[in-house]
Amino acid sequence: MAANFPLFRAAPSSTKPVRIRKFNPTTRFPPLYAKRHPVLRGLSTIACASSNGKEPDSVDDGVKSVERLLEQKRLAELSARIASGDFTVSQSGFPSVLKESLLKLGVPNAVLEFLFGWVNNHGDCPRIPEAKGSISAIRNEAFFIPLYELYLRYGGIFRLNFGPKSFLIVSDPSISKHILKENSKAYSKGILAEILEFVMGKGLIPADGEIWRVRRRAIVPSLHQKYVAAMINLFGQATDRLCKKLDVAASDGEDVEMESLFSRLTLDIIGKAVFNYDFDSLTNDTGIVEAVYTVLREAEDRSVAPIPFWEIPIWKDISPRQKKVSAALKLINDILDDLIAICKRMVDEEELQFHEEYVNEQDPSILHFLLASGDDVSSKQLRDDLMTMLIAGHETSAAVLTWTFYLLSKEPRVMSKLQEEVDSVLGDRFPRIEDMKKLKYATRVINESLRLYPQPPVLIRRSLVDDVLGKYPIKRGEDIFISVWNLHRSPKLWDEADMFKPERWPLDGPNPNETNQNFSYLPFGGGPRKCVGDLFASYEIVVALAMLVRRLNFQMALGAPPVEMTTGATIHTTAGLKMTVTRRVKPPIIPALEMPTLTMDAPISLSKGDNTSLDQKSEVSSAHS
Ligand code: HEM
Repeated sequence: MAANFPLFRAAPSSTKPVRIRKFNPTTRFPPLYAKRHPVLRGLSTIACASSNGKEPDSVDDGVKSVERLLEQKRLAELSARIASGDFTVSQSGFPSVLKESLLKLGVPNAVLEFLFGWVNNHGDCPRIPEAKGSISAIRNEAFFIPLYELYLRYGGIFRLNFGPKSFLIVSDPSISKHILKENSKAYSKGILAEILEFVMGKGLIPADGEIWRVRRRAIVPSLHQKYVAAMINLFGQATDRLCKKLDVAASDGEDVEMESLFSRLTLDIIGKAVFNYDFDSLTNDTGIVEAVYTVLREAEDRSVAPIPFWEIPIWKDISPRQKKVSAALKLINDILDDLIAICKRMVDEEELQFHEEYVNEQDPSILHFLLASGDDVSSKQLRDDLMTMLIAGHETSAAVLTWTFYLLSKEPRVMSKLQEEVDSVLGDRFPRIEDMKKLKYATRVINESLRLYPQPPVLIRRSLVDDVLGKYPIKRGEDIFISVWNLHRSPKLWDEADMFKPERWPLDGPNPNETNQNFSYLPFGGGPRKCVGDLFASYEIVVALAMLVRRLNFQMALGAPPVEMTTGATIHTTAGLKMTVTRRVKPPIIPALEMPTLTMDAPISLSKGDNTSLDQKSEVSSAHS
């Protein structure tokens, strides 16, 4: 069913058709997640089959056309389900009963449509379009996919009923702006806060009200310009470690699973950046690294679980999995407590005066800034905030890198242009802060990757008071999903919405964001709860992307499993991103010297047996000879 969606139907020439595949929990993050996945097991997801970096041949074409046919079939099935009212709530209530009775009595339908249309338009409460479904209808795929098809049918706001549960699905820029910005105080994080409580407590992402206000005011200043500039070195060093690892794979001719490597790269970065801890996960699988992934997986699984199994009273105590999660949390919390204590001692001993752009060069972490600023907060709250940033800044950046490399593997033209820019801006040195503005095309590649694969694909809110969304009044307590996926792929908002086209963002234009795109583009959210790490993450990804593509070529590995989507908090692949890496053979760098130009009058023969001749005056720079 998932593959029936039009966003994949009109796939770009370089993108193969999508397929539904069973989620294979044993192949994702192989060393760490070889355990069976109880919730996601059996989920089937959208597949974007890989090209293996080759030009299509006739076998590929055959496979493609079979896949296309299958996809058309699935599309037809889904459209039929929608048309047959599978997702449509039948109108009950007095007006529709009356209408049906009058119809049975022989009153012409046209007359009834006119009369009841008038009544509906003059009632005081327009009703939000409703779709209904059973959990089983979406259990088999990344949940944001069916929401896209329903959006095309029901529009920018509709209600989705699942048995007793009801959600408002918003895919309209102005309603999104109203919820996220104009009336943001009327909305909380709702279900998200409930799901993440076990790991983030009252950290910045789940917190609401006064706690959120106080913590946001404390944390935002820590990510100042000078801190982000200091981080560029850290991004460079961590990426260099990854490059070296990939060099070995390139020499040995071994394929690499890039999704897990990106996850490790961004874990190493965020550990140092937030609390000065070197996970060194690119090299080691230590207990702490495994503990972090255990907790992360649990958070993601809870966010897609149909029932809150973790709330069942004795479950926590007897379920081996829940025991493992508790042990992992304890290990991480103990380490965080130690790091907080060490950092407190450092701050007590240092002479440095605190100021707005304070950075301790030995330890430029956010934790150090917070403690030096005299942030008067309990250790538990501090731990919650650190944990929140660890999670918020880890999988998001890893997912962006994963999908960017996937998209680039489909578009060699974009890759060459990117490599050309990186060569000319960076040469062979490490990136510096001033390069960030010059790597314009790299930034556009990332802007476009974030449009096609927003992380997270939906934003979650709950109304705290009655409100009006568009023309529809809503009650307090409504659970709302703002589908960034739908906004970013809407054919009403974007030309060739499914195409990967970094050129849609002019190089000399402003960096696209929610404000200049009027809330049709929300890569980092919007309003007061916008991501605090947007600049950090953008630079982190630019540095990693630039250093990797400068050094290596990346192609989908031959025989790699198809790249398919599944979701937790971010969009993952189901079976990893398996790629072949090869060392780049760069064109020789030709020094741009001002040299005299030789003018030749006579035609010259280029080489023996070559009958081409320059029969007109030719200009040859002596630097080429
Ligand atoms: C490409 C990487 C990233 C993406 C795509 C991303 C995306 C987002 C989005 C969409 C939100 C808004 C959530 C909502 O409104 O419900 C958000 C919030 C947040 N992000 Fe990021 N993020 C990224 C990296 C980071 C990093 C590196 C950090 C930390 C250094 C971070 C820290 C946070 C925090 C603390 C919040 C909550 C802000 C609040 O509620 O006040 N993020 N992020």
